Amino acid sequence: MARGKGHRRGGRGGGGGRGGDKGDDRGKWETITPAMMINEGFEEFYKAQGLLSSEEWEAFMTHLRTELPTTFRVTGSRAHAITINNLIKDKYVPTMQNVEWEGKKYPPPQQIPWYPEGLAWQISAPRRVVRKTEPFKNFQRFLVGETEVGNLSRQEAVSMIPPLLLDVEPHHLCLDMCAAPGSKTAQIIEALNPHHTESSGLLIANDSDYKRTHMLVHQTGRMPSKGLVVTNFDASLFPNISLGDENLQFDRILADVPCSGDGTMRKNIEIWKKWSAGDGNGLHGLQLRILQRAMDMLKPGGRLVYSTCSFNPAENEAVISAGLNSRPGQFSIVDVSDHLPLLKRRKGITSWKVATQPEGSQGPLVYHESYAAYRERVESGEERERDKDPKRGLPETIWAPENVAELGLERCLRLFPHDQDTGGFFVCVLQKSSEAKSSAKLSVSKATDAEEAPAVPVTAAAEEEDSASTLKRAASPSAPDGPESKKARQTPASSKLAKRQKRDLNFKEDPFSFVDPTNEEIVSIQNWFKLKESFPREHLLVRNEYGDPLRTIYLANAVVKAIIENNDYSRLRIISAGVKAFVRQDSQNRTEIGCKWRIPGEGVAEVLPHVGEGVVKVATIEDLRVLVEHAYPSIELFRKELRDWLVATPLGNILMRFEAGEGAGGNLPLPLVLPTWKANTSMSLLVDKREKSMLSLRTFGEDICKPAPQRPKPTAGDDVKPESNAEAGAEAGAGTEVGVEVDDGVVARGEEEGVIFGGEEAGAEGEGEGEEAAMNA
Ligand SMILES: C[S@@+](CC[C@H](N)C(=O)[O-])C[C@H]1O[C@@H](n2cnc3c(N)ncnc32)[C@H](O)[C@@H]1O
Repeated sequence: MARGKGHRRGGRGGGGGRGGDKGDDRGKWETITPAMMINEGFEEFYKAQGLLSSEEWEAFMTHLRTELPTTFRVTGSRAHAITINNLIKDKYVPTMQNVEWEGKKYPPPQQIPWYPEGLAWQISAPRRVVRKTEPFKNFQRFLVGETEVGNLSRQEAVSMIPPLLLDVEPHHLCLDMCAAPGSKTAQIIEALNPHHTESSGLLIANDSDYKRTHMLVHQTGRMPSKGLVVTNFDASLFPNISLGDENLQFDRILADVPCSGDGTMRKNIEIWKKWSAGDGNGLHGLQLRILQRAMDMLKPGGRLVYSTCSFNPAENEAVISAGLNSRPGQFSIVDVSDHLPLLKRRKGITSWKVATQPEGSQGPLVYHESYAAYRERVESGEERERDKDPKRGLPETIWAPENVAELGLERCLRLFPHDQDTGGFFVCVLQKSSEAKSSAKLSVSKATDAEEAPAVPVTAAAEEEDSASTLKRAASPSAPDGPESKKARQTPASSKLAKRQKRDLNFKEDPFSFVDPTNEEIVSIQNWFKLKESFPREHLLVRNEYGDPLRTIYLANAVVKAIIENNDYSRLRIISAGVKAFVRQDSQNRTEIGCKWRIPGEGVAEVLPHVGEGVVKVATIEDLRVLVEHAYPSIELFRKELRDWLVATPLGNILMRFEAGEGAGGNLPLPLVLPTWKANTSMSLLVDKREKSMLSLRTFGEDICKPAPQRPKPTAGDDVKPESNAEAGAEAGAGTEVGVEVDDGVVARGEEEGVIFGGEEAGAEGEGEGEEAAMNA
């Protein structure tokens, strides 16, 4: 476990960089010398495995010693992704046709041929060329901006494969066992909800590293879903989840396990220095336990994808063999040779060598023909002393089993760097027989219990609203002493279960409870947005025990609701659930506000289908231009028709729909729905600064956003105070950086019948200021 979690290689264990993670060494490429990319043990070990012919060996090593091309994916709902993709194809690629640097020509970015719909790209020009040449530099600015707002995701090409082979359908119940930082999680969410319409499916994104679960929350905020739950568990001990009468079983599970990461040497240069044969051996046990746990939680007929970015058979075929043999007759390896036909892949192997380096990573490799031969050496003192304890030495499952030829290992996928200029990867798709016995009927008391799990580091206190909620409750209109709260207090989701399930007292996140739909705050939301009968008002969730809508209200789908109601949140170590649907925007004192709640950008797609007639104000591209150009545009600046309407409209959150078309020097390829805030004399976009700039670039071809006017410091007696971290308006989010580990500064995008939704939640900086200014304006 220890190595799996905090593995220091910069590979796939923990904080290291790969597959869209940001901790890679590529920025340092210019300072890397050939001498830094030598590891004799590595070469000897992999030559001995016979993975490649001697003719290919040089090409393999040369690629490993060459900077990895930058690759990225266009994310989000399909129609929106296609719009962004066309922008890359039609606007940027033509400008990069003949780029030359130091006498050498470099090709423009190219679509990765095997990726569906051409939505993934590769930039082969090295980073220094990108930095130094104007056309690439310009494109790089676009990439950085669109990545920040969540329209693009930098991800290693081979890392995009596992979710594609998982074959997710919108109704599936899915588990991503080792999910952080979340690049594959985002792909699964997209597959669950390709058009951002109703999704009944579920994705539990789990990681054992507490801090990294917060990265996950941030990443997934860019692709919000009411069917998403983030948990913090050792995947090998992932608990059974009760749905009341039966335990949850998954249709799809991704086990993208912690590994030695030697397939990422092209970007994690450190691995060259530290690689040892022991790395893979040391991870085999944890990888196998994670796989076995996945096997047991999968529905009969379900599909499971196991992946690593390691070449090492100890982490790959050996784990698969041991998993299959531990559940005889229940699983088979799926032949996916007809999927992604343009992807060059090699077959899995059926014989491999097991080696140790008893004298450390620089010492000679020792090969062991069999487990028995290895144990003999251990007993004679020639291996590590600690291996004498069979529990600490190598497990027998690292060696190929006797029935290796019958397991279908050749149906595994091995990806090599020299085949299509990528990193190295291993993928195996497993299918559970529909005749396999189901374990869904297990009772909760028999479930793998939280107490059995090894301690998971809990380093940060709860971040969400309730650190402040105890104080606020006293002033809240639905404080626990009111009749409403009493009712809620009697039935919080967690206390109903307290008797049956033990709480994990080490878990410091806030509890969940569902809000009584007759709560006056919910009624006010319902009235303002004219929510239709179809709106699932029973699925509104808050992060306190009392069902009090204090600052943020989340929306969950039916299966997420069932999970929360039937399991103690601390036992499942739930970090987040559902999507932010409403955020309190007001000061208690502002009586003229029509509704104190607004829909944050990430909630727009989920709430929009349920808002009543007249709630969405149809506007034009001219109106959009005014909103983009000015931070708090005066109502006077808008067209007469809109101006008159605004004057007659109370203060509050207004959803604006801008129709597709050309005008005002811009072009909107798809209709766009954005949240705005109507103040006394102005109306502003509730969109992060960065997102606004990117929207401006996309729509008007340039950044027309003017800086916000300096606001005088509030003086005593001002009636508007920022209420919370999560609430802010146009200015909030300034300075948000790619990949910052905050649950803020995220953007939501969606599409329903070709509509794009956009908007922005507050950023980490300047919180509350924009809102306050907007409200005062
Ligand atoms: C290879 S990375 C996952 C990358 C991720 N799937 C993605 O595509 O962005 C492995 C992850 O496993 C996590 N991890 C390590 N040991 C684990 C365990 N026992 N249970 C669950 N997660 C674990 C690490 O914190 C790390 O985030």
